[in-house]
Amino acid sequence: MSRPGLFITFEGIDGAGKSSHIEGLAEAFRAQGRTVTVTREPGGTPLAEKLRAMVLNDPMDALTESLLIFAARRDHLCQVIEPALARGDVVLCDRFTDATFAYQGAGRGFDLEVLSKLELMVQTGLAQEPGFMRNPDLTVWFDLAPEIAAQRLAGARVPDRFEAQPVEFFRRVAQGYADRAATAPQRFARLDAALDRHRVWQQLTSVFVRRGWLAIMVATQGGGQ
Ligand SMILES: Nc1ncnc2c1ncn2[C@@H]1O[C@H](COP(=O)(O)OP(=O)(O)OP(=O)(O)O)[C@@H](O)[C@H]1O
Ligand SMILES: Cc1cn([C@H]2C[C@H](O)[C@@H](COP(=O)(O)O)O2)c(=O)[nH]c1=O
Repeated sequence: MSRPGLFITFEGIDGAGKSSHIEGLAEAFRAQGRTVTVTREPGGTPLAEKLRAMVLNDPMDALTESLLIFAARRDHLCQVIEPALARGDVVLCDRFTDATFAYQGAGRGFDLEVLSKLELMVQTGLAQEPGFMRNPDLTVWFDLAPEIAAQRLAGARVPDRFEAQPVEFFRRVAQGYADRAATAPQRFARLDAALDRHRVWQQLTSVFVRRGWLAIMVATQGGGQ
């Protein structure tokens, strides 16, 4: 019997620890017989990856940034996410629209009403029922103080346009995530991302076990700090 697709997104400020766990979670789902599509935003298709390179590297204003991100999202939804969900895959997506509200909205101060209109336009007209708006089934929010994230990222890689922002920008982004989570508390699962990797992994897997999406607590991931 085929199982319905699951759309799971991962959010948090830069350096919160999302990427450290997504592949482990994909393996846990595969071990239980699921087909998994691992993807990311901005990106996930050849066109969206080109837009990602622009957004992360080229100077632009907040409207241009938002339009490019939503254009990339539309292509990603049409080419990757919707087909994968229609096949019954588990889709694990590193960031989605909550990031736009947190970074462009709260971080850059861009108009939230405009973002809501773009969200509606880009995330409808994709699936069978008219008016259906694609949203994640679950959003895992890695909540971490910006000061700790900055310490973790210090010297780790060449910063892009976002990673180069000051800590005050990330305070606003973190607040943006908190505001967004408050509007959809059933969809969001908050993790305390300040804990060591093993404890973050335990919190993460228990979210999926509680929902009945993973059958057992899966063994350890990563090797601590
Ligand atoms: N629980 C943890 N404790 C300490 N360090 C961690 C923890 N989780 C991840 N790290 C380290 O912090 C850095 C950022 O982690 P990671 O790349 O997973 O974050 P991210 O949320 O995916 O960031 P970004 O969105 O900017 O790519 C990495 O160097 C990683 O090894
Ligand atoms: C989806 C999305 C992303 N961003 C920003 C957030 C990050 O700084 C980068 C992506 O880098 P990552 O290492 O892959 O996390 O893009 C954004 O500003 N708005 C968005 O909608």
